[in-house]
Amino acid sequence: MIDFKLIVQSENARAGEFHTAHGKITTPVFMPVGTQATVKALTPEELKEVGAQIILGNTYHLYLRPGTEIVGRFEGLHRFMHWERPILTDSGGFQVFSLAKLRKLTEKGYQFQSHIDGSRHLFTPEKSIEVQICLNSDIIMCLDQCLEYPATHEQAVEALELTTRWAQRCKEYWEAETGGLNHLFGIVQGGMFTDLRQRSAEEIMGIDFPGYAIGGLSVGEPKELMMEMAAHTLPLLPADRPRYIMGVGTPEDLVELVDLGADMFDCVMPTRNARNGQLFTERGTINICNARFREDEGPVDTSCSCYTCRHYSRAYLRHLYTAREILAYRLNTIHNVHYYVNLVKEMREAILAGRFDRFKKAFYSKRQ
Ligand SMILES: CN(C)CCSCc1cc(N)cc2c(=O)[nH]c(N)nc12
Ligand SMILES: [Zn+2]
Repeated sequence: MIDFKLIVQSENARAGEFHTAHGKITTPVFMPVGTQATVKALTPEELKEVGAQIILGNTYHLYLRPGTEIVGRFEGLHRFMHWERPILTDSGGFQVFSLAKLRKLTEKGYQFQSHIDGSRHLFTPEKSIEVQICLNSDIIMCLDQCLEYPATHEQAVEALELTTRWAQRCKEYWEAETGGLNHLFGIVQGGMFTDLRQRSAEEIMGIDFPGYAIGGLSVGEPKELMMEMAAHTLPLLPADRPRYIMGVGTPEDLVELVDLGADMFDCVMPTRNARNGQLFTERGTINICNARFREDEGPVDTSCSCYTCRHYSRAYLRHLYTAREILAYRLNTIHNVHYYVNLVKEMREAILAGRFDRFKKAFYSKRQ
């Protein structure tokens, strides 16, 4: 079972820690996304340098390419990609719907054609867990049905009921196959309906998991709806288990959700926006290609201690980006991932020091 330790709780914001087969995780934690066994543009050494504790991999992508046979040769992702710290893998359902062609959802699982070569596959709850075990990931996710937005109450009921039946199947297969070597997290669905969020949380908790994720958010809904669903669902989850909000969010989202009691986050924004030239700073985001940075000798962010901010000017980063130089993507990504990892580290320190409210006020006061 998981040894999640709540170290302090101020209001709803919490600082905690727990162990995995590849090391300790302190929370709140931000998990950079490494879908195809790489956090795009960074080496594992650079990821460690920016303070990444745990990264995300993706079952759907890795199952299709390079496949479990090859990753299995390396006894899993860690040796394959030279990352010795913890890895969390998503179960693949979300990606089937966002990437695969001709996909069909049945009671058995997801039928789909690979977006790479058109080959046909059936992804069952058991298959998803089997692949995640083969990837040797430290935190694995149940196969769920992530509902698109908007959806009717009836559609949300069907999706949460299927998600619950699949969660039961995932847990039975996981218990039979691993006996708890890694942590299996359940995923709460329920669309944008508080009554269904309550029901899904109760059903998933009734199966009992080492940790719980809130899924079905950041799927195109208005921000206030996302926050309302999170605010309703977070307090329902057990205080002694990690709480993971999937696929979220902006820096402001992370501050609000930590304040509501969330512990774990993953989001493609720091890595994806870096490749689009959008950089995060304590005063908000900047687009490095903007002409106003043409002669700017200062760093991206004067308060940032990352490698990029210690050695390069905005003028140089703008030059690299407009010239589409490969180094632009690397230096931008180092800064953005450092920004996100550092933001949650500062929140943890503020919570431990009993000054999270002051941290939150200062966070907003710096942003125009
Ligand atoms: C690799 N990342 C881009 C994605 C990792 S998290 C993916 C992800 C994102 C969102 N928003 C909702 C859900 C959800 O409801 N269920 C699952 N299984 N995954 C989800
Ligand atoms: Zn920086």
